[in-house]
Amino acid sequence: MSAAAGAPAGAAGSGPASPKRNRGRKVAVIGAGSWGTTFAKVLADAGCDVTVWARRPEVAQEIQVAKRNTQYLPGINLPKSLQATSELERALAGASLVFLAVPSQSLRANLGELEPYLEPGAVLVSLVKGVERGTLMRMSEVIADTLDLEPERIGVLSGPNIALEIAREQPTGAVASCASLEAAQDIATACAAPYFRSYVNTDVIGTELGGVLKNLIALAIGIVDGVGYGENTKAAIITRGLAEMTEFAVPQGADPTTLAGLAGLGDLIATCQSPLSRNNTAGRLIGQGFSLEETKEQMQQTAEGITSVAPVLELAKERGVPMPIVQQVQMVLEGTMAPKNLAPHLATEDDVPRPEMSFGSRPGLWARLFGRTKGNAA
Ligand SMILES: NC(=O)C1=CN([C@@H]2O[C@H](COP(=O)(O)OP(=O)(O)OC[C@H]3O[C@@H](n4cnc5c(N)ncnc54)[C@H](OP(=O)(O)O)[C@@H]3O)[C@@H](O)[C@H]2O)C=CC1
Ligand SMILES: O=C(CO)COP(=O)(O)O
Repeated sequence: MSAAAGAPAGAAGSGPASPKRNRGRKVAVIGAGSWGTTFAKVLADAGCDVTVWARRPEVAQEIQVAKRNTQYLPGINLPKSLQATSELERALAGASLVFLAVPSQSLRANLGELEPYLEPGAVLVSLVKGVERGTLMRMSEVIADTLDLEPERIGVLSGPNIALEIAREQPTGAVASCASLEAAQDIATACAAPYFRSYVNTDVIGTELGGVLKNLIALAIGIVDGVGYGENTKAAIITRGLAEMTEFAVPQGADPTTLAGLAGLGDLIATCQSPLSRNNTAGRLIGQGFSLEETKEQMQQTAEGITSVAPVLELAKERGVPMPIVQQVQMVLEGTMAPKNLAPHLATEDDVPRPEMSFGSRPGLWARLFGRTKGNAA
Protein backbone atom coordinates (compact mmCIF):
# COMPACT_ATOMS: atom_id res chain seq x y z
CA MET A 1 0.00 0.00 0.00
CA SER A 2 1.40 3.37 -0.85
CA ALA A 3 1.93 6.18 1.61
CA ALA A 4 -1.43 7.66 2.45
CA ALA A 5 -2.14 11.24 1.51
CA GLY A 6 -1.69 13.36 4.61
CA ALA A 7 -1.65 17.09 5.22
CA PRO A 8 -0.74 19.24 2.24
CA ALA A 9 3.04 19.30 1.91
CA GLY A 10 4.57 22.43 3.27
CA ALA A 11 1.41 23.36 5.10
CA ALA A 12 1.91 21.55 8.39
CA GLY A 13 1.88 24.14 11.12
CA SER A 14 3.34 26.77 8.84
CA GLY A 15 0.25 28.76 7.90
CA PRO A 16 -0.08 30.06 4.37
CA ALA A 17 2.51 28.96 1.83
CA SER A 18 5.58 31.12 2.01
CA PRO A 19 7.26 31.97 -1.28
CA LYS A 20 10.50 32.42 0.67
CA ARG A 21 10.80 28.66 0.93
CA ASN A 22 11.46 28.41 -2.81
CA ARG A 23 13.54 31.55 -3.23
CA GLY A 24 16.34 31.05 -5.76
CA ARG A 25 15.05 27.66 -6.82
CA LYS A 26 15.30 27.22 -10.59
CA VAL A 27 12.54 25.17 -12.22
CA ALA A 28 11.37 24.70 -15.81
CA VAL A 29 8.01 24.09 -17.45
CA ILE A 30 7.99 22.43 -20.88
CA GLY A 31 4.89 23.49 -22.81
CA ALA A 32 3.22 26.90 -22.84
CA GLY A 33 -0.40 25.95 -23.53
CA SER A 34 -3.17 26.58 -21.02
CA TRP A 35 -1.84 24.25 -18.32
CA GLY A 36 1.90 24.80 -18.85
CA THR A 37 1.47 28.58 -18.66
CA THR A 38 -0.87 28.37 -15.67
CA PHE A 39 1.40 25.98 -13.81
CA ALA A 40 4.38 28.24 -14.51
CA LYS A 41 2.39 31.04 -12.84
CA VAL A 42 1.66 28.77 -9.86
CA LEU A 43 5.37 27.97 -9.48
CA ALA A 44 6.33 31.64 -9.78
CA ASP A 45 3.69 32.61 -7.20
CA ALA A 46 5.18 29.91 -4.95
CA GLY A 47 8.48 31.77 -5.15
CA CYS A 48 10.38 29.66 -7.70
CA ASP A 49 12.58 31.08 -10.40
CA VAL A 50 10.60 29.74 -13.40
CA THR A 51 11.33 29.50 -17.11
CA VAL A 52 8.61 28.18 -19.40
CA TRP A 53 9.47 26.70 -22.79
CA ALA A 54 7.13 27.39 -25.73
CA ARG A 55 7.69 25.68 -29.05
CA ARG A 56 6.67 28.83 -30.96
CA PRO A 57 9.04 31.81 -30.48
CA GLU A 58 6.15 34.29 -30.69
CA VAL A 59 4.43 32.67 -27.70
CA ALA A 60 7.67 32.75 -25.70
CA GLN A 61 8.15 36.38 -26.71
CA GLU A 62 4.66 37.40 -25.61
CA ILE A 63 5.07 35.73 -22.21
CA GLN A 64 8.59 37.12 -21.75
CA VAL A 65 7.81 40.71 -22.74
CA ALA A 66 4.08 41.34 -22.23
CA LYS A 67 3.60 38.75 -19.42
CA ARG A 68 0.58 37.46 -21.29
CA ASN A 69 -0.41 34.33 -23.22
CA THR A 70 -3.46 35.65 -25.02
CA GLN A 71 -4.15 32.53 -27.07
CA TYR A 72 -4.39 30.20 -24.10
CA LEU A 73 -5.09 32.44 -21.10
CA PRO A 74 -6.99 35.52 -22.28
CA GLY A 75 -7.22 38.25 -19.69
CA ILE A 76 -4.60 36.77 -17.36
CA ASN A 77 -1.60 38.81 -16.24
CA LEU A 78 1.39 36.57 -15.60
CA PRO A 79 3.96 37.21 -12.86
CA LYS A 80 6.68 39.72 -13.73
CA SER A 81 9.33 37.23 -12.64
CA LEU A 82 8.19 34.56 -15.13
CA GLN A 83 10.72 33.93 -17.90
CA ALA A 84 9.95 32.30 -21.26
CA THR A 85 12.03 30.97 -24.11
CA SER A 86 11.70 28.78 -27.19
CA GLU A 87 15.19 27.34 -26.58
CA LEU A 88 15.22 24.15 -24.53
CA GLU A 89 18.80 24.68 -23.43
CA ARG A 90 17.94 28.03 -21.87
CA ALA A 91 14.80 26.71 -20.24
CA LEU A 92 16.55 23.77 -18.63
CA ALA A 93 19.78 25.45 -17.48
CA GLY A 94 20.02 25.05 -13.71
CA ALA A 95 16.53 23.52 -13.35
CA SER A 96 16.30 20.92 -10.59
CA LEU A 97 12.61 20.27 -11.34
CA VAL A 98 11.23 19.99 -14.87
CA PHE A 99 7.43 20.01 -15.27
CA LEU A 100 6.10 18.51 -18.50
CA ALA A 101 2.90 20.04 -19.97
CA VAL A 102 2.73 18.95 -23.61
CA PRO A 103 0.17 16.62 -25.23
CA SER A 104 0.68 12.94 -24.40
CA GLN A 105 1.29 11.91 -28.00
CA SER A 106 4.25 14.28 -28.39
CA LEU A 107 5.91 13.72 -25.01
CA ARG A 108 8.28 10.97 -26.17
CA ALA A 109 9.67 13.13 -28.99
CA ASN A 110 9.93 16.16 -26.69
CA LEU A 111 11.86 14.13 -24.11
CA GLY A 112 14.36 13.08 -26.77
CA GLU A 113 14.92 16.75 -27.63
CA LEU A 114 15.36 17.94 -24.07
CA GLU A 115 17.55 15.07 -22.81
CA PRO A 116 20.92 16.65 -23.77
CA TYR A 117 20.15 19.74 -21.68
CA LEU A 118 18.86 18.11 -18.48
CA GLU A 119 20.79 18.96 -15.33
CA PRO A 120 22.28 15.91 -13.57
CA GLY A 121 19.83 14.76 -10.91
CA ALA A 122 16.91 16.82 -12.23
CA VAL A 123 13.48 15.39 -11.35
CA LEU A 124 10.89 15.23 -14.17
CA VAL A 125 7.25 15.72 -13.28
CA SER A 126 4.44 14.85 -15.68
CA LEU A 127 1.39 17.13 -15.68
CA VAL A 128 0.03 15.21 -18.68
CA LYS A 129 -3.25 13.27 -18.51
CA GLY A 130 -3.03 10.82 -21.39
CA VAL A 131 -1.79 7.39 -22.48
CA GLU A 132 0.58 6.86 -25.41
CA ARG A 133 -1.09 5.20 -28.37
CA GLY A 134 0.70 2.10 -29.61
CA THR A 135 2.78 1.45 -26.47
CA LEU A 136 -0.23 1.93 -24.11
CA MET A 137 2.20 3.55 -21.65
CA ARG A 138 1.37 6.06 -18.95
CA MET A 139 3.50 9.21 -19.14
CA SER A 140 5.74 8.22 -16.21
CA GLU A 141 6.41 5.00 -18.11
CA VAL A 142 7.22 6.95 -21.27
CA ILE A 143 9.70 9.04 -19.26
CA ALA A 144 11.34 5.94 -17.77
CA ASP A 145 11.44 4.27 -21.19
CA THR A 146 12.94 7.28 -22.96
CA LEU A 147 15.37 8.67 -20.42
CA ASP A 148 16.27 5.66 -18.30
CA LEU A 149 15.78 7.59 -15.05
CA GLU A 150 15.41 5.93 -11.66
CA PRO A 151 11.84 6.06 -10.22
CA GLU A 152 12.91 8.64 -7.60
CA ARG A 153 13.44 11.12 -10.44
CA ILE A 154 10.01 10.68 -12.04
CA GLY A 155 6.96 12.35 -10.54
CA VAL A 156 3.40 13.16 -11.52
CA LEU A 157 1.06 15.90 -10.37
CA SER A 158 -2.67 15.63 -10.90
CA GLY A 159 -5.99 16.77 -9.47
CA PRO A 160 -9.01 18.99 -10.11
CA ASN A 161 -7.00 21.62 -11.95
CA ILE A 162 -8.98 23.43 -14.63
CA ALA A 163 -6.30 25.81 -15.90
CA LEU A 164 -8.26 29.03 -16.31
CA GLU A 165 -9.74 28.84 -12.80
CA ILE A 166 -6.26 28.42 -11.33
CA ALA A 167 -4.86 31.20 -13.51
CA ARG A 168 -7.56 33.38 -11.88
CA GLU A 169 -6.13 32.25 -8.52
CA GLN A 170 -9.25 30.36 -7.47
CA PRO A 171 -8.14 27.94 -4.74
CA THR A 172 -7.73 24.23 -5.38
CA GLY A 173 -5.69 21.18 -4.44
CA ALA A 174 -3.66 18.54 -6.24
CA VAL A 175 -1.68 15.39 -5.55
CA ALA A 176 2.08 15.21 -6.08
CA SER A 177 3.25 11.65 -6.45
CA CYS A 178 6.61 9.92 -6.73
CA ALA A 179 8.12 6.58 -5.71
CA SER A 180 10.13 8.65 -3.22
CA LEU A 181 7.88 10.38 -0.69
CA GLU A 182 10.64 12.95 -0.13
CA ALA A 183 10.67 13.80 -3.84
CA ALA A 184 6.85 14.07 -3.83
CA GLN A 185 7.09 16.50 -0.90
CA ASP A 186 9.71 18.49 -2.76
CA ILE A 187 7.46 18.75 -5.84
CA ALA A 188 4.50 19.79 -3.68
CA THR A 189 6.59 22.43 -1.91
CA ALA A 190 7.82 23.91 -5.18
CA CYS A 191 4.24 24.64 -6.30
CA ALA A 192 2.79 25.63 -2.92
CA ALA A 193 1.20 28.93 -3.95
CA PRO A 194 -1.39 30.58 -1.67
CA TYR A 195 -4.19 29.32 -3.94
CA PHE A 196 -2.64 25.94 -4.86
CA ARG A 197 -1.85 23.24 -2.29
CA SER A 198 -0.76 19.68 -2.93
CA TYR A 199 -1.09 16.47 -0.99
CA VAL A 200 1.53 13.78 -1.50
CA ASN A 201 1.62 10.04 -2.04
CA THR A 202 3.84 7.35 -3.54
CA ASP A 203 1.04 5.88 -5.68
CA VAL A 204 2.22 7.05 -9.09
CA ILE A 205 -0.01 4.57 -10.95
CA GLY A 206 -3.22 5.61 -9.17
CA THR A 207 -2.46 9.33 -9.34
CA GLU A 208 -1.66 9.14 -13.04
CA LEU A 209 -4.56 6.87 -14.02
CA GLY A 210 -7.05 9.07 -12.15
CA GLY A 211 -6.18 11.94 -14.50
CA VAL A 212 -6.31 9.76 -17.61
CA LEU A 213 -9.58 7.97 -16.84
CA LYS A 214 -11.66 10.93 -15.68
CA ASN A 215 -11.23 12.42 -19.17
CA LEU A 216 -13.08 9.45 -20.65
CA ILE A 217 -15.96 9.81 -18.22
CA ALA A 218 -16.05 13.57 -18.91
CA LEU A 219 -16.48 12.77 -22.61
CA ALA A 220 -19.49 10.60 -21.69
CA ILE A 221 -20.92 13.42 -19.57
CA GLY A 222 -20.47 15.87 -22.42
CA ILE A 223 -22.19 13.50 -24.83
CA VAL A 224 -25.30 13.04 -22.68
CA ASP A 225 -25.34 16.76 -21.91
CA GLY A 226 -25.31 17.45 -25.65
CA VAL A 227 -28.18 15.04 -26.11
CA GLY A 228 -30.13 16.93 -23.46
CA TYR A 229 -30.24 14.37 -20.66
CA GLY A 230 -30.38 15.79 -17.14
CA GLU A 231 -28.74 15.42 -13.75
CA ASN A 232 -29.88 11.86 -12.96
CA THR A 233 -28.16 10.54 -16.05
CA LYS A 234 -25.01 12.50 -15.30
CA ALA A 235 -24.93 11.43 -11.65
CA ALA A 236 -25.27 7.80 -12.72
CA ILE A 237 -22.42 8.17 -15.21
CA ILE A 238 -20.14 9.90 -12.69
CA THR A 239 -20.84 7.26 -10.02
CA ARG A 240 -20.54 4.28 -12.36
CA GLY A 241 -17.59 6.01 -14.00
CA LEU A 242 -15.71 6.14 -10.71
CA ALA A 243 -16.43 2.44 -10.18
CA GLU A 244 -15.13 1.74 -13.68
CA MET A 245 -11.99 3.86 -13.09
CA THR A 246 -11.31 2.03 -9.83
CA GLU A 247 -11.89 -1.43 -11.30
CA PHE A 248 -9.45 -0.59 -14.10
CA ALA A 249 -6.74 1.02 -11.97
CA VAL A 250 -6.56 -1.22 -8.89
CA PRO A 251 -5.50 -4.43 -10.70
CA GLN A 252 -2.69 -2.38 -12.25
CA GLY A 253 -1.36 -1.56 -8.80
CA ALA A 254 -3.25 1.64 -7.95
CA ASP A 255 -4.28 2.30 -4.37
CA PRO A 256 -8.11 2.57 -4.28
CA THR A 257 -7.88 5.47 -1.84
CA THR A 258 -6.06 7.49 -4.50
CA LEU A 259 -9.02 7.03 -6.84
CA ALA A 260 -11.34 8.23 -4.06
CA GLY A 261 -9.20 11.34 -3.56
CA LEU A 262 -8.35 14.54 -5.44
CA ALA A 263 -6.57 12.77 -8.31
CA GLY A 264 -9.60 10.53 -8.92
CA LEU A 265 -13.00 11.63 -7.67
CA GLY A 266 -11.89 15.26 -7.26
CA ASP A 267 -10.74 15.58 -10.84
CA LEU A 268 -13.74 13.60 -12.07
CA ILE A 269 -16.13 16.08 -10.45
CA ALA A 270 -14.27 19.14 -11.75
CA THR A 271 -14.00 17.86 -15.30
CA CYS A 272 -17.55 16.53 -15.49
CA GLN A 273 -19.03 19.76 -14.09
CA SER A 274 -17.00 22.42 -15.83
CA PRO A 275 -17.96 23.92 -19.17
CA LEU A 276 -14.27 24.94 -19.37
CA SER A 277 -13.24 21.27 -19.65
CA ARG A 278 -12.11 20.46 -23.17
CA ASN A 279 -13.08 16.77 -22.83
CA ASN A 280 -16.53 17.72 -21.58
CA THR A 281 -16.83 20.25 -24.41
CA ALA A 282 -15.73 17.76 -27.07
CA GLY A 283 -18.30 15.25 -25.78
CA ARG A 284 -21.02 17.91 -25.82
CA LEU A 285 -20.34 18.75 -29.47
CA ILE A 286 -20.57 15.07 -30.38
CA GLY A 287 -23.77 14.72 -28.35
CA GLN A 288 -25.18 17.65 -30.31
CA GLY A 289 -24.57 15.79 -33.55
CA PHE A 290 -21.14 16.91 -34.75
CA SER A 291 -18.89 14.16 -36.08
CA LEU A 292 -15.58 13.39 -34.38
CA GLU A 293 -13.69 15.09 -37.23
CA GLU A 294 -15.88 18.21 -37.01
CA THR A 295 -15.40 18.24 -33.24
CA LYS A 296 -11.62 17.99 -33.52
CA GLU A 297 -11.64 20.87 -35.98
CA GLN A 298 -13.59 23.04 -33.55
CA MET A 299 -11.35 22.24 -30.57
CA GLN A 300 -8.57 24.81 -30.17
CA GLN A 301 -6.95 22.94 -27.29
CA THR A 302 -5.92 19.43 -26.30
CA ALA A 303 -8.73 17.01 -25.35
CA GLU A 304 -6.66 14.02 -24.20
CA GLY A 305 -9.68 11.74 -23.72
CA ILE A 306 -10.20 11.40 -27.46
CA THR A 307 -6.77 9.80 -27.93
CA SER A 308 -6.86 7.79 -24.68
CA VAL A 309 -10.08 5.87 -25.35
CA ALA A 310 -8.52 3.25 -27.62
CA PRO A 311 -5.38 2.51 -25.55
CA VAL A 312 -7.36 2.35 -22.30
CA LEU A 313 -9.83 -0.10 -23.82
CA GLU A 314 -6.93 -2.17 -25.17
CA LEU A 315 -5.43 -2.34 -21.68
CA ALA A 316 -8.83 -3.18 -20.19
CA LYS A 317 -9.31 -5.99 -22.70
CA GLU A 318 -5.84 -7.39 -21.97
CA ARG A 319 -6.68 -7.48 -18.28
CA GLY A 320 -10.27 -8.67 -18.59
CA VAL A 321 -11.73 -5.53 -16.98
CA PRO A 322 -15.20 -4.53 -18.23
CA MET A 323 -15.49 -0.80 -19.00
CA PRO A 324 -19.02 -0.37 -20.36
CA ILE A 325 -19.10 3.43 -20.24
CA VAL A 326 -15.73 3.87 -21.94
CA GLN A 327 -16.70 1.21 -24.48
CA GLN A 328 -19.84 3.15 -25.32
CA VAL A 329 -17.89 6.40 -25.58
CA GLN A 330 -15.69 4.71 -28.16
CA MET A 331 -18.73 3.51 -30.11
CA VAL A 332 -20.20 7.01 -30.12
CA LEU A 333 -16.86 8.49 -31.26
CA GLU A 334 -16.66 5.90 -34.04
CA GLY A 335 -20.24 6.62 -35.06
CA THR A 336 -21.47 3.08 -34.37
CA MET A 337 -23.75 4.16 -31.49
CA ALA A 338 -26.11 7.13 -31.45
CA PRO A 339 -25.26 9.55 -28.62
CA LYS A 340 -28.78 9.21 -27.20
CA ASN A 341 -28.19 5.50 -26.67
CA LEU A 342 -25.16 5.95 -24.44
CA ALA A 343 -27.04 6.26 -21.17
CA PRO A 344 -29.73 3.57 -21.65
CA HIS A 345 -26.89 1.06 -21.99
CA LEU A 346 -25.20 2.50 -18.94
CA ALA A 347 -25.66 -0.04 -16.19
CA THR A 348 -25.30 -3.52 -17.60
CA GLU A 349 -26.42 -5.69 -20.44
CA ASP A 350 -26.35 -8.82 -18.24
CA ASP A 351 -29.46 -10.98 -18.41
CA VAL A 352 -29.53 -11.15 -14.63
CA PRO A 353 -29.25 -7.81 -12.82
CA ARG A 354 -26.06 -7.69 -10.79
CA PRO A 355 -24.92 -5.83 -7.67
CA GLU A 356 -23.69 -2.28 -8.07
CA MET A 357 -20.17 -3.23 -6.96
CA SER A 358 -18.85 -6.11 -9.02
CA PHE A 359 -15.72 -6.72 -6.95
CA GLY A 360 -17.51 -9.51 -5.09
CA SER A 361 -16.92 -11.86 -7.98
CA ARG A 362 -13.21 -11.12 -7.73
CA PRO A 363 -12.18 -11.75 -4.11
CA GLY A 364 -8.60 -10.50 -4.55
CA LEU A 365 -9.83 -7.15 -5.77
CA TRP A 366 -12.41 -6.92 -2.99
CA ALA A 367 -9.66 -7.51 -0.43
CA ARG A 368 -7.44 -4.84 -1.98
CA LEU A 369 -10.26 -2.34 -2.01
CA PHE A 370 -11.62 -2.89 1.44
CA GLY A 371 -8.84 -4.67 3.33
CA ARG A 372 -10.95 -7.75 3.98
CA THR A 373 -12.54 -10.59 2.07
CA LYS A 374 -16.21 -10.51 1.19
CA GLY A 375 -16.91 -13.50 3.41
CA ASN A 376 -15.70 -11.83 6.62
CA ALA A 377 -17.29 -8.47 5.88
CA ALA A 378 -18.34 -6.76 9.10
N1 LIG B 1 -5.68 22.75 -19.35
C1 LIG B 1 -5.96 22.16 -18.20
O1 LIG B 1 -6.86 22.60 -17.47
C2 LIG B 1 -5.15 20.99 -17.74
C3 LIG B 1 -4.44 20.22 -18.63
N2 LIG B 1 -3.74 19.12 -18.19
C4 LIG B 1 -2.98 18.30 -19.12
O2 LIG B 1 -1.84 19.03 -19.56
C5 LIG B 1 -1.45 18.56 -20.84
C6 LIG B 1 -1.24 19.76 -21.75
O3 LIG B 1 -2.52 20.32 -21.92
P1 LIG B 1 -2.83 21.85 -22.11
O4 LIG B 1 -1.75 22.76 -21.72
O5 LIG B 1 -4.13 22.06 -21.48
O6 LIG B 1 -3.00 21.84 -23.71
P2 LIG B 1 -3.13 23.07 -24.68
O7 LIG B 1 -3.81 22.55 -25.87
O8 LIG B 1 -3.67 24.24 -23.97
O9 LIG B 1 -1.60 23.38 -25.04
C7 LIG B 1 -0.78 22.42 -25.62
C8 LIG B 1 0.65 22.90 -25.55
O10 LIG B 1 1.51 21.89 -26.07
C9 LIG B 1 2.20 22.41 -27.21
N3 LIG B 1 2.39 21.36 -28.19
C10 LIG B 1 1.48 20.80 -29.01
N4 LIG B 1 2.06 19.87 -29.78
C11 LIG B 1 3.37 19.86 -29.43
C12 LIG B 1 4.50 19.15 -29.89
N5 LIG B 1 4.40 18.22 -30.84
N6 LIG B 1 5.69 19.40 -29.31
C13 LIG B 1 5.81 20.32 -28.35
N7 LIG B 1 4.78 21.06 -27.88
C14 LIG B 1 3.58 20.81 -28.42
C15 LIG B 1 1.33 23.53 -27.74
O11 LIG B 1 2.12 24.39 -28.52
P3 LIG B 1 1.46 25.32 -29.66
O12 LIG B 1 0.73 26.41 -28.95
O13 LIG B 1 2.63 25.79 -30.43
O14 LIG B 1 0.53 24.44 -30.46
C16 LIG B 1 0.89 24.14 -26.42
O15 LIG B 1 1.91 24.89 -25.85
C17 LIG B 1 -2.56 17.60 -21.30
O16 LIG B 1 -2.14 16.28 -21.09
C18 LIG B 1 -3.72 17.93 -20.38
O17 LIG B 1 -4.57 16.81 -20.16
C19 LIG B 1 -3.70 18.79 -16.87
C20 LIG B 1 -4.36 19.55 -15.94
C21 LIG B 1 -5.15 20.70 -16.30
O1 LIG C 1 -7.47 17.96 -16.34
C1 LIG C 1 -8.18 18.93 -16.28
C2 LIG C 1 -8.76 19.42 -15.02
O2 LIG C 1 -8.20 18.79 -13.93
C3 LIG C 1 -8.55 19.65 -17.52
O3 LIG C 1 -9.56 18.94 -18.14
P1 LIG C 1 -9.77 19.12 -19.69
O4 LIG C 1 -8.51 18.61 -20.35
O5 LIG C 1 -10.97 18.31 -20.02
O6 LIG C 1 -9.95 20.58 -19.94
